Amino acid sequence: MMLDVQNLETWYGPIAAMKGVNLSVAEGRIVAVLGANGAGKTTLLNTLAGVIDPFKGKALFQGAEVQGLDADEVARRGLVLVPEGRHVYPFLSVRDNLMMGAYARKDRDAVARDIARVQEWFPRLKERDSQHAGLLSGGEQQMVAIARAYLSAPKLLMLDEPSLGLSPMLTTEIFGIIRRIRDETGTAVLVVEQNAAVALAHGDDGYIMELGRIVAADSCAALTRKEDIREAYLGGGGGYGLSGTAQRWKRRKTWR
Ligand SMILES: Nc1ncnc2c1ncn2[C@@H]1O[C@H](COP(=O)(O)OP(=O)(O)OP(=O)(O)O)[C@@H](O)[C@H]1O
Repeated sequence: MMLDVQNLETWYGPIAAMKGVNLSVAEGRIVAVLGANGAGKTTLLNTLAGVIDPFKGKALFQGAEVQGLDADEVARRGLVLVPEGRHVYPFLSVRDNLMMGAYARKDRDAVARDIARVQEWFPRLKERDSQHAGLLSGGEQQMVAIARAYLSAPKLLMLDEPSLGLSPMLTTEIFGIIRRIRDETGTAVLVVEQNAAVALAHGDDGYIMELGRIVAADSCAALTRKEDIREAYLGGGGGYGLSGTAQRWKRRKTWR
């Protein structure tokens, strides 16, 4: 297993935001974690990325424990987070934003190759290469954030709500590119999403998180077939558009 999370638990003061989480990501897989607002998805990624220290439990990345390490060290080992909300350096050009991702790398030839790669995945970023990133649209800024993370040479890319605030078309485009990154480079992906339809459609394996706990785990295809999951997260008929939030009142504690 590339990432093996065992009984991970994170508290904010007196509040346990994540309890007894077990989860794994195999080489080259796209793993989706779904759940409504406040389920603990961001807490999970921030804990894995070294932004928050867990109270207990383990996170083994390529066989070594990474829980509690500094965020810099975790990223250096190849576990790289694209945080929620698109964080670009608004007054730097698109190119300089990308180069910020690669600042710690010594393999300059490979960096040049990776710049060419991300420009192929995101042609819009190539067109806007010399523009200030702050002038880009929300979707384009999300692309910069993902591309910058790729420039730091991740082995496992963690994405927090890439669809946030994006149109359905752009969301589909971004997920298509996430798959392409995986297909062409073998990078594994752990993606947290409220948009269950798109995440289940593009992911390989899926977890459902509620109130800080994992309540279901299966292949995305199998999760999509489960009637109660379709009802709560996919708007009944497996349709598109209804988020987990919209269906939250239907939330249940256990899943068949
Ligand atoms: N810094 C904090 N201090 C105290 N409580 C927090 C803090 N951050 C998050 N929480 C609480 O922890 C729980 C999990 O939050 P988290 O942000 O991980 O959920 P989420 O699933 O990512 O939700 P969203 O989709 O809204 O981002 C929530 O009850 C939230 O209110």
